[in-house]
Order: sequence, then C-alpha cells, then structure tokens
Amino acid sequence: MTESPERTAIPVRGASPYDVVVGSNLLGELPGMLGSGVQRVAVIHPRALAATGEAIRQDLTDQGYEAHGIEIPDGEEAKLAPVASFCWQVLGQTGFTRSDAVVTVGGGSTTDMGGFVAATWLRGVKVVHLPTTLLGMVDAAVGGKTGMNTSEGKNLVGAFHEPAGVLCDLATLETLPRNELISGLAEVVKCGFIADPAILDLVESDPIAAVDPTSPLLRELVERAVRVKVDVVVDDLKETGGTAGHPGREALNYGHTLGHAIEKAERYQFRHGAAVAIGMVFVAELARMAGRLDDATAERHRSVLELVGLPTSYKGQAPWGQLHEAMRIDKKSRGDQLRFVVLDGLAKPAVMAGPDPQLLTAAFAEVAAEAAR
Ligand SMILES: NC(=O)c1ccc[n+]([C@@H]2O[C@H](COP(=O)([O-])OP(=O)(O)OC[C@H]3O[C@@H](n4cnc5c(N)ncnc54)[C@H](O)[C@@H]3O)[C@@H](O)[C@H]2O)c1
Ligand SMILES: O=C(O)C(=O)C[C@@H](O)[C@H](O)[C@H](O)COP(=O)(O)O
Ligand SMILES: [Zn+2]
Repeated sequence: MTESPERTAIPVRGASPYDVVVGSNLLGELPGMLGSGVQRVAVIHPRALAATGEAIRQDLTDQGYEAHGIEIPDGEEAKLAPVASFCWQVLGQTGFTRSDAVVTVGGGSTTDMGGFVAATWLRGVKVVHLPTTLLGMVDAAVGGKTGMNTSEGKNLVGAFHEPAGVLCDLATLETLPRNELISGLAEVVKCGFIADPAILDLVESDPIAAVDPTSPLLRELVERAVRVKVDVVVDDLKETGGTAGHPGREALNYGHTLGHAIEKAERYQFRHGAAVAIGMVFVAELARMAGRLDDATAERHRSVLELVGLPTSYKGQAPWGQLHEAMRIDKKSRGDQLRFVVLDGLAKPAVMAGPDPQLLTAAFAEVAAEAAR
C-alpha cells in the first residue's frame, strides 16, 4: 500500500489488478487509470450530478478524448433494463469499440448500472468508477459486482466485471445529503462486524466525526472498509465459496437477505443502508437465539447503528409473510432453502442454512416489536 496525506492507494490483486485510491481532488488520476489506447469515453452520471458529470466530460475532452455524457435517473430508477438499453443505444450510436471506456460518476446505483453496461457492451469494456457517495466508495464501486433490479426483486440481473480503477474523492461527499452519508455508514459498520472490529471502536469513539465528511476519522473508516471488501473479493471474486471456516464473498451480504426484502417491499423508498441496518439486527437476533452469538455482540448491533442514526427496527407496512416470500429469491438461496450470513462471534462470519421457520419468526419479532417498545 502506498500512502501520503493526500492519497492512499489500496491495491486489489488478482487476474486484473487495479487500485482503489482514497483522497481528495483525484480527477487528475483518471487518464492514468484509463490507460493507453482509449479513444472514446462515456461518462455515466445521475441527474443530480449533471454539473459534475459535465465538468468531467469537458476535462476529458480537453485532454484529447472523445467524451460523451450519459445522464441516467437518480437512485434505484437507474437500475432498470430500459436505462441499460438507453446506454447501449448511445454507445452504439457513438461507435464505442472494445478499446473505449466507461466512467461512472455517482453512487452505488450509478456504479451498479454503469458497471453492468460496461460488462455487457461488446461483452465487456473497460470501466473506471468515481463513486460520489460513502456507500459507493466503501462498497459498490469495489469488487466488480454489478446489479440491476427487475419487478421480481433487487439485483436479480448482473455480472461480475472488475473496474480498471476506483477513485474515491472524499471532497465529493461534502454535497451528499446527510441521510445518504448515514446510509453508507451501514456498510461500514457491516465491515466492522464481519471483519474489522476496530471500525466499531472508531464509530463508538466519535459518532459525530463518523458522519462528518471532512473528518480524518471518516477517512480512516473509508480506508478500513475498503480494505475489508478488497480482502474478501480477492479471495472469492465470483462468490463461489470461501476457504474453510469463512463464507467467502457471501460474508459481504451480512444483513442483506432481509434488507433487500425490505427494499423491495418498500418500493425502494428505503435507503439501502437503512434496510441493511435492520437486516443486520435481524440476523444478530437469529444467531443469538440459535445460541451462536453472545448477547453483548447482538446488542452492540443496535447500539452502534443507533449512535449514527440508522434504524434498528422495521416500522414499515409489509407483513412478515411478504418479507419471507421476498427473501426466497435471494442469491444465497439454494432450491427452497434460505441461507443467512450470521456471526459466530465478532468478525466470525458463517452461513446458517435452512433455519427453523419459528426461529425466523421469533427473530423478526425482535426487530419489528422494538418499534412498539
Ligand atoms: N455492487 C455492489 O457491490 C454494491 C454494494 C453496495 C450497494 N450496492 C447498491 O448501491 C445502491 C445504493 O447506492 P447509494 O447508497 O450510493 O445510493 P444512490 O446511488 O442511489 O445515490 C443516492 C442519491 O444521492 C445522489 N448523489 C450521489 N452522489 C452525490 C453527491 N456527491 N452529492 C449529492 N448527491 C449525490 C444520487 O443522485 C442519488 O439521488 C443500491 O442499489 C445497492 O444495491 C451495490
Ligand atoms: O459485494 C458484495 O458481494 C456484496 O454483497 C456487497 C453488498 O453490500 C451489496 O449490497 C451487493 O450489491 C449485494 O449483492 P447481492 O448479490 O445480494 O445482490
Ligand atoms: Zn449492500
């Protein structure tokens, strides 16, 4: 790892190695990440970042690229087939070849959709991610997973397609709405529970700095969470399974089984991180009730998430039956068997396969009932 006060480069080793760079004012590094031979660049950005997207497009044009801006909807509306189809149309009409590149500028919905377009255009062209949300920096832009929603559920279509580089420019977080920053912290806290408990200590030590985009503490959280994700994906890029005693990439799905079901039930009006926060409390209860997780660690889920303003109980309208049904199509399921990532202790992720339905109902009661406490 190369470090300086301005930038930290975290290498992702593997068949196609690349760097995740964390720092400020990193745009000058984009041509280096694009590498040689790129003539055309498509800058995919959401509506909310129209000015930023255009500035990056202009900058690339000034440097001699044939740069095209592609504006997509904000949030989950971007992760729909017609939006990918629109992007393919633009790439076709501008004559994109296999030596051209996609640059995404935005949050996880943009990197998921833009990454999917890059994975599928001509069966795969280069992509560089410029995440502009905390969640995008610590999670979505890293590791090559892309996901599109269908009416049946969240991220049901996608591909693994690693980026050529990721630039996490912390200065971009200064315009991010507070609730979006807090949503991203859920994935940071997730990394604390599954792999790096120092993350939890840091958040607990100064929860105000943890939600301050200019704080050195948030920068340390970003770097730590990126390292957790990188360590997992280099060992199990395509989620085919971990080594003995570790669930591999599935560990990153901690809290997501119920989380994704909540997002779908709430028609994606819930922030991803908020849904995952509730999902983590649910699986902590599941593991505690199954005798796998101690009371203190289970309770720590609630306390650390609440410290930064994340929800720990489900106050929405969907009944358990609807959420249970939605979980069946989760990618960790095998046949009719539901599988959950649980903890056997702090930083000890494991898989619980086919839990007793009564245990599931009891764990959900702990999450839903808290609303009435
Ligand atoms: N592929 C993966 O590994 C992975 C990992 C985690 C999450 N995800 C996906 O990421 C998505 C959530 O991503 P997200 O939380 O970044 O949300 P998002 O991409 O929907 O962005 C949230 C909102 O903030 C706006 N925005 C983005 N950057 C901004 C900035 N700097 N200033 C002002 N506004 C800005 C966006 O336009 C949007 O309206 C979900 O779809 C989730 O499934 C994917
Ligand atoms: O990178 C991964 O692998 C993850 O599971 C990270 C999750 O935070 C992310 O939300 C991911 O998109 C979920 O993947 P899915 O396979 O459950 O759709
Ligand atoms: Zn997630």
